[in-house]
Amino acid sequence: MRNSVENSDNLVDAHVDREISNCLNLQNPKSFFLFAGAGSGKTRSLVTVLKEFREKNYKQMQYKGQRVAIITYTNAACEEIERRLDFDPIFSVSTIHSFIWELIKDFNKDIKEWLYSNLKEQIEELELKQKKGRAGTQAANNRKKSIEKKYRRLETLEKINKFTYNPNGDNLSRDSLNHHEVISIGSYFLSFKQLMQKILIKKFPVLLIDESQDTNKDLINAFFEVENKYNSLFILGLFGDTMQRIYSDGKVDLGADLPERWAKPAKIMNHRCPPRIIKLINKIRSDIDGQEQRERTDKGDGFVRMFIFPITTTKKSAERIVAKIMADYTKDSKWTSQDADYTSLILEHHMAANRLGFFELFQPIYQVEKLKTGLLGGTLRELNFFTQIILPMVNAYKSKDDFTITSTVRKHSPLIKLAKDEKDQVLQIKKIKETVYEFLSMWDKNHDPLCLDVLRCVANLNLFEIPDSLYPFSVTGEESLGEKEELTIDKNEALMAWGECLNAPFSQIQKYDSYINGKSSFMTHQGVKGLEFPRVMVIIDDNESRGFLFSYEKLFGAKEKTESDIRNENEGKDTSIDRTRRLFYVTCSRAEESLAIVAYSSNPESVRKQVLSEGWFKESEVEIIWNLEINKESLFIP
Ligand SMILES: Nc1ncnc2c1ncn2[C@@H]1O[C@H](COP(=O)(O)OP(=O)(O)OP(=O)(O)O)[C@@H](O)[C@H]1O
Repeated sequence: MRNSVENSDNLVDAHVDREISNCLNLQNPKSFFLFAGAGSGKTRSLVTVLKEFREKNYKQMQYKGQRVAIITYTNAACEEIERRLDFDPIFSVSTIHSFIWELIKDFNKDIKEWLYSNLKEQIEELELKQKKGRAGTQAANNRKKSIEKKYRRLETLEKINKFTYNPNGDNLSRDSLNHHEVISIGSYFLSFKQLMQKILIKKFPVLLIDESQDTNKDLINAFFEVENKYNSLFILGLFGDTMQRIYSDGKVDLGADLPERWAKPAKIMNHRCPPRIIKLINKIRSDIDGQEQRERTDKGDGFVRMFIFPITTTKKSAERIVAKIMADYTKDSKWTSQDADYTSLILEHHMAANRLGFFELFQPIYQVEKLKTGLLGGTLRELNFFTQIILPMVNAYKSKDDFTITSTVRKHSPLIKLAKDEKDQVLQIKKIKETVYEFLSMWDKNHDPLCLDVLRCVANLNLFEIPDSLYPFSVTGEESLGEKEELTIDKNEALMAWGECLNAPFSQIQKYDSYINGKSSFMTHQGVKGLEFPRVMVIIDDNESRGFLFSYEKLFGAKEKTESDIRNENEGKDTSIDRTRRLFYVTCSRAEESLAIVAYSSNPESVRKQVLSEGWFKESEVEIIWNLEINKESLFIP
């Protein structure tokens, strides 16, 4: 009997899926807003109700050539939802940037008009500031450069007939739009162009947005406007959690003034986390909206521990010690065995680069704003030259996989093409093979050449085409100086960064590749939303994070609030402490079994006092580790 009561308790939110399914009725459409805490099954509901919708409406949608649009935050989340919806083409699953680009991309004339007036407006604003501001300052110089750049863009606009855009890249060409522009243009078209509104609702009578708390506010407002106008033909469904708003352009208080006609189902259960972790995240949330989640009846208690270190601690060793303590505490060897399986959440990508050992390769490029997206998305041609051509060959060479070497050369090498035109092809192929193995011998005897040497060797042997930006480094002597000078005259920061990055050892290419393809055990606090892992180590280190948007030291009471924090607080505005608290909620709520928080602080004692007084942890769960050596000995850690 008890079991059935318990099991039925786990179904306490089942009514929500039914409520949403009722909304997804093309004859009687109703928009809805499902906001609920972490792990409450929002994404699961999204998939469940869509499967039911497909059963009922497949024929009608197919007949009219219509699709359901689902927008979510990352490419990884898109793939997961697509997979769970059986890759059915009736569903169009995309990130917000791809979705908007698909909608606007054929409206070149309108895009050009928008850019004209937007650029002119920006120039006017900057010129006004320039007049008012002091001359000769850094800000004035920057404004001057920015004005010149915008004028240049205005001039080139005339010649562009077709705009381009890559949602996953850096969009550096003249005719390309940047990420911000795509969203702004989309919001504007949807708000003011009736044709765009009609195209949207005709193509997609249902639009569902996951993680909508972080969707750009102008765009959300535009969708609200369309919904308001066409609510008898169009369903807008929002899934999200205000406590998980971690990007600054999301709409604050999303859902506060929804029309009466919207459905607003609520969920109270957390299906992901065990009771101890739910208790922690309920506490973290209590000051914000007091929403409390209930636990499933069939979960073990779960584990939470916090470890505080002085900032001077050697981090790699500290984290190894923590993993060992967690393994003992939880009796779970996956925290520390050979095939350890826990996920470390770091604040900034370079923290992963540091820990995983690809810092020299990564850091110079990460500094260049226009290369950042490509670096993190794995779309930079220069790095792909190494990751997609050289690295597979080197790995194949090490594992004596001749087939992969041959097929890579066949696919990418200009030598093959040249050989085809030669009379004695057999001889030519033999020569190519010798060249390839001469190149690969760079890795003999466990040698780890610099990327620069690899590049030069490829160029010398004419083995593969060298990406344009790397060309000046691929040649030596006078030729390279001439080329470099030409390109660096206007302080080409990208080129300088490539020069620095090429000085990294080639082994860093493999490490970088694993990280950006999600094959390492490191993820960022922000990149982890929507995901879950059995064992989670949240690493907190404001010093290494460099950003000013978040401050764990303030959240944990190790640093005083600034005047502007206090002013914002008094005015009811979002402060860095609020933002950090939400980020902390997101990271802690990813854990399915056990959670370790590792904080490096300038004031460990204050942190301990604060987290205890907040009631987040019990005394026995918080530990300050002042000296790694003592712990190393007691834990037999080398
Ligand atoms: N009704 C349910 N019964 C059993 N398991 C569930 C149920 N709903 C969700 N889950 C499981 O709980 C976990 C969290 O679900 P999901 O990712 O959909 O939550 P979410 O609300 O989108 O989370 P978050 O906002 O934290 O990203 C998943 O492993 C999911 O399979």
